Amino acid sequence: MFEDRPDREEVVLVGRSNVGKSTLMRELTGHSKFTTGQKPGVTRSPNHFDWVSENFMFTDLPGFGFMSGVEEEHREQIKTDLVRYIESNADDVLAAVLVVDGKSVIDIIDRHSGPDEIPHDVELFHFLWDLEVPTIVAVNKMDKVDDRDERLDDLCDRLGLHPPWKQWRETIAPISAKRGDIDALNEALRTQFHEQKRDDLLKFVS
Ligand SMILES: Nc1nc2c(ncn2[C@@H]2O[C@H](COP(=O)(O)OP(=O)(O)OP(=O)(O)O)[C@@H](O)[C@H]2O)c(=O)[nH]1
Repeated sequence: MFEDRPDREEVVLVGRSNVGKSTLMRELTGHSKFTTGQKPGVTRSPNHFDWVSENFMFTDLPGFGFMSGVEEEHREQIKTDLVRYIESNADDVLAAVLVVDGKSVIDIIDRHSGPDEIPHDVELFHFLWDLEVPTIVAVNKMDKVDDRDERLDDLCDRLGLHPPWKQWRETIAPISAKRGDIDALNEALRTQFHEQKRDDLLKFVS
C-alpha cells in the first residue's frame, strides 16, 4: 500500500507507463525533479507536488498496465493499490487526470477489448466516474498525431462519450507535455473546479 499521504486536497494523475505523466507533472507544477525516460514503469510510488497558483497538490500515481519486465502479479498489485488509494481518498480528490498517449491509445484499447476483457484505460475512466471523481483525459503526445479530430472522436467513442470530442472539452484535453502545450488541460481543470465550487455552493444554499 502507499503511505505518507499528506492531508491536502489533490488532483491525481494516473495512466499507463510511458504516456508522459512525469513530463506533464513538470509542466503543471514547474518542478524539475521528475524521473522521465524511455524505460516503462519508472514511477513507482506517489509523488506529491503543489500546483503553482492553487491551493492543492498534484499526486503522480504509479504507472499501471503494460510494463515490460514487470510480472503480471506485480502489475495487478500496482492496479489494486491505485484503486484503493483513490477509493480511500475520494473525498479529498478534487479531480483525476487520466493521461493517455494520443498516438497509441486507440490501438491499445482495441487490442484489449473483448468479451472478457476491459482495457485498463476504459476501466479506470469508468471507475473514476462511478466514484464521482471529476475526470479529465489528458490526451498527450498530440504532436505525433496527424488526424487529430478523428483520433479524438474515436477516443470519445471508446470511452462511451458521444462524439464529436469538441463537446467534451471539460473532459477531453489534447496536449503535448513535451512541447509545453498543456492549455487544454489547464482550461479543463479550471472548468471542473468552477463547476465543483458551484455545486458546493448550491448544496450549501439548498
Ligand atoms: N512526442 C512526445 N513525447 C513525449 C511527450 N510527453 C512525454 N514524451 C516522452 O515520452 C517518454 C515517457 O515520458 P515520461 O514522462 O517519463 O512518462 P511516464 O508516464 O512518467 O512514465 P512512467 O514513469 O513509466 O510512468 C519520454 O521519452 C518523454 O520525452 C509529448 O507530449 N510528445
